[in-house]
This record gives sequence, structure tokens and C-alpha cells, in this order.
Amino acid sequence: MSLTREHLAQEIIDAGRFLYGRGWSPATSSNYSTRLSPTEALLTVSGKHKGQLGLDDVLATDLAGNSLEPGKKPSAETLLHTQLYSWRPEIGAVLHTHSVNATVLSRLTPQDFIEFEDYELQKAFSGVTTHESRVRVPIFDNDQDIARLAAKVQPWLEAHPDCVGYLIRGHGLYTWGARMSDALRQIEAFEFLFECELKTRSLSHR
Ligand SMILES: CSCCC(=O)C(=O)COP(=O)(O)O
Ligand SMILES: [Zn+2]
Repeated sequence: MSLTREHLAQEIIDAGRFLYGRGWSPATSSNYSTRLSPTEALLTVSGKHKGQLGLDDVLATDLAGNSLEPGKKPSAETLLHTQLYSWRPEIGAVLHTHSVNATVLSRLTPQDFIEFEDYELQKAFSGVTTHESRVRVPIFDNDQDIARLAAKVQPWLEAHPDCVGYLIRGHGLYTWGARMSDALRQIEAFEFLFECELKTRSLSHR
């Protein structure tokens, strides 16, 4: 059964209230989307406060990132969403957040990835069934040219079909799922793991 545009828009609005409330989407940061059809996405418009979204604050785009609703300004990061829908047809929702922990951890990490190992909470990620696994999260350098950034992300996605999310250094997190509830679960898991990692690093440097 396909969900109506209004239902999908409401999922985006509810996600924004939740993520803003947790402090993971401060100010007008972040953007969220759901798949509207096999060839279209429904995304937040640019520059809105994500804790105060209304039904009119989303717009449809094609998977090349072109707005299908003239008069509305699509998220500056539209291409980072639509490339995920093109990459994997089972993806139904994409969330991008700007938490303090994602920002600090990505800035503190000189390598181009972080890896989580032996955390029970890794099992919150789709496809992970045991703590005895390694979840590698790539970190891409931030870039104001989103097409250029998307071109750097693309080869990683193609080489890592099990990738569950990535960080943009000093900027934030992208993760996704079959449904909005899956993407939200993964955001929460990432935030838990980022905090564990930062606490572990700070305690082991005493
Ligand atoms: C004030 S945050 C800077 C832009 C950004 O990184 C973001 O996530 C929000 O951009 P959008 O165009 O989707 O509002
Ligand atoms: Zn952003």
C-alpha cells in the first residue's frame, strides 16, 4: 500500500519536531525526505525551522534533484537525498541532522571514517545482527558544492552496499531506512554511539 503525500508530509513534520526536540536539528539546520514514488522524493524546503514545519514546507523532486513544484525552494542538500533513493530502491526515508556530537566527533577524527565495534546497540542498524560486527561510518570533508560532495559519496555507496550512514566533517549525519521509523531508529543509534565514542575518548585521555 502506498502512503499518501499528506501522510508522508506528516511523517516529515513529526520527525522534525522529534529531532529538533532532541537538539539534533538546531536553528534551521537539517533536512528530511521520504520516497513519494519510484521516481520522486518529498523533501523539506530550504531554510525552514525544522521543529516548526507545516504541510506546505515540503516539495516533490525527481531523483535528479529537480523541483517539481515551482515557487518552492528545495533543500540545499537535495542531491544528497535523491542520490540515496537512486542508489537503493528499498530506501523510503532519509534524515540529515546536525547534532553537537556528530559535529564534534567528525572534527576530532583525522581519519576518513570511524568504526563501531562490540556495542550491542549496533544491532539497531538494518542488517546488523550481533555486537560482533564492525560498522564503518565514512567521514567526507564538508563542501558547499553539494553536487561535488554527492560525487564523492557515490563511489563509497557503490563499494559499500551495506552502508547505514555517513558523516560530513563539522556538519552532520546522513542516515536512511525503508521507512521513516527505520531512519529515526538509526539516528538514535548513531547519537548513542557518537556519545559513547566521545566519552570513551575523553576518559581514556585523562
Ligand atoms: C543553518 S544550517 C546550513 C545548511 C544546512 O546544512 C542544512 O542542513 C539545512 O539546509 P536546507 O537548505 O535544507 O534548509
Ligand atoms: Zn546540513
